[in-house]
Amino acid sequence: MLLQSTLTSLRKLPLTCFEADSRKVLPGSIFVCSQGLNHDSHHFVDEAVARGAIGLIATRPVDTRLPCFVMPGHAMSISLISHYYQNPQRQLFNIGVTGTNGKTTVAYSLHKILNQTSPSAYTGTLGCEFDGHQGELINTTPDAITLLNLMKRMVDKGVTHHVMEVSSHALDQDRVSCMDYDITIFTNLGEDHIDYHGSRDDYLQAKLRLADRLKPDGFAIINLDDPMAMAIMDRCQQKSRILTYSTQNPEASLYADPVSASCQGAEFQLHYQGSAYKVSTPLPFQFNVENSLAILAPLLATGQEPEQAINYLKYLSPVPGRCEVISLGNGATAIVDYAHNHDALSGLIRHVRQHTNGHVLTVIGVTGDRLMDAEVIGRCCSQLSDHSFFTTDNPMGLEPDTILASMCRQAISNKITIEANRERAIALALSRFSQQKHSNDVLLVCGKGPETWQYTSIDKLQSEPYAGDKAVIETYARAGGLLL
Ligand SMILES: CC(=O)N[C@H]1[C@@H](OP(=O)(O)OP(=O)(O)OC[C@H]2O[C@@H](n3ccc(=O)[nH]c3=O)[C@H](O)[C@@H]2O)O[C@H](CO)[C@@H](O)[C@@H]1O[C@H](C)C(=O)N[C@@H](C)C(=O)N[C@H](CCC(=O)O)C(=O)O
Ligand SMILES: Nc1ncnc2c1ncn2[C@@H]1O[C@H](COP(=O)(O)OP(=O)(O)OP(=O)(O)O)[C@@H](O)[C@H]1O
Repeated sequence: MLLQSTLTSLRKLPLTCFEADSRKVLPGSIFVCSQGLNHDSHHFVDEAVARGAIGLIATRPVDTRLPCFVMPGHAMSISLISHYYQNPQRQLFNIGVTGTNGKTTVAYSLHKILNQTSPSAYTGTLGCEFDGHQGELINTTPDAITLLNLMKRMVDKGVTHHVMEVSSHALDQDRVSCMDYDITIFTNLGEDHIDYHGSRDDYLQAKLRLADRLKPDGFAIINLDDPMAMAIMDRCQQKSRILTYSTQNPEASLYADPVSASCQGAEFQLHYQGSAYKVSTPLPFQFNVENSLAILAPLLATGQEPEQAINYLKYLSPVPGRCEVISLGNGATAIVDYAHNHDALSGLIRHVRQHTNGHVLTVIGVTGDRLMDAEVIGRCCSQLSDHSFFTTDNPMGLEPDTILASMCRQAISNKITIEANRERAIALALSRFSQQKHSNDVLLVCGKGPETWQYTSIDKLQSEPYAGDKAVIETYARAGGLLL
């Protein structure tokens, strides 16, 4: 009743969209108030009104001259908005990808493949992409209201498929409560975000919530090599169809063996439904074989011919800032990568080591919201690399020196150089290459991927521009005669 009568009233307003953040309200928006972890946005109504809001949705009466629709809880507000937009999520084929590492690689690649035959959208760490347009997002997984606004636009633009990354924070904060997924993909569970979730088990519990959002006839795609595989299968069992993938277990629905992987890409034999297929992909290193299986699985599950799916993988374009390889003139290589947690960094450095007899240099910073991880990351990089350059990566309100001091605490002191300015840190690392002939050396520039900003505040609304790791590498490599 309440929902219906509010919908009728809302439809009489000339509203343009719904907005959860008073600082982003545009004229014509309806401002949706809620209680967050730090703020109660019912207190930000004045700002929303000043910015041109034409109405409010709140969970308690708010003193204003604008129409205010009071809902019994935030979940009901989300449901109202979903109904207003005629449930855009139900008009899309939704694929949700979760896991500690690999979400962006899998989700973005899948989007690029699907987009070749059906209009597809991507939301995740790289922002939002559909209908030839790209937009930035504050979060990997947007809040429910932003998500509904985006999906409404997708549907209006004729998009049929939507591949999205689903973070553990989003699952914990009910950002995807409006979603029902046709396919869910679980890549892996590593050591991450314990600062937020409190324990590894709570982190796992958050990830498992994605299984609850899978449609009864949906497909759950699960990495059988990951210790969380059984827990996910248990959570899915009652209702869904399960496809597993593995590089170790021939019992998996998709099994890759043997595998050869390097900086240039990977090749493997895919075993699927009793047949074997030769697969090659430009995605480098062993962990991208796992990602390749996670990309192939939904294609096969939805009836794509194996030969066609494999062909898509072969011609995949690089994922921005994920293992992007830049060949330098003296035989050395620079790699721009997004690895920023212990598992991804140690995995990446070890994989690079397997494929070079040269030196491995690493440029790395730790973001202000991960200060707890700084010591471990500093130690790991200094132990595994020949030399590391500790620098700045999104200080988010902390003094870069505070973060750098933490990074140094357990690092091997004669194997690190500290340079807070990221551009100078990269230039310093590259200067080692240009001083002498260092064939086969590899420079890893980690943690920022394609980002062209440094967040200076925790709310991510304040940032300083940054040229971007790839551009900085190219500029200094060119100046040092390492690139034409
Ligand atoms: C710790 C955390 O997850 N915080 C998220 C959370 O913020 P919060 O609950 O503290 O929000 P709040 O400050 O209390 O504000 C409550 C409400 O008031 C609004 N507000 C707030 C201030 C104001 O001036 N005006 C205003 O209207 C806010 O928009 C919000 O709707 O809810 C917000 C809205 O959904 C998120 O944007 C915010 O993400 C912050 C920016 C963030 O950095 N989160 C990270 C930890 C995160 O979520 N990361 C994952 C990816 C992790 C990974 O895999 O690497 C992600 O999905 O992005
Ligand atoms: N399957 C994987 N297993 C381990 N490491 C991986 C895997 N896939 C990618 N990585 C490493 O982790 C980095 C981040 O990858 P990607 O951006 O795809 O993951 P993500 O889950 O989206 O990360 P984030 O949540 O931090 O954005 C890569 O740049 C690579 O070094």
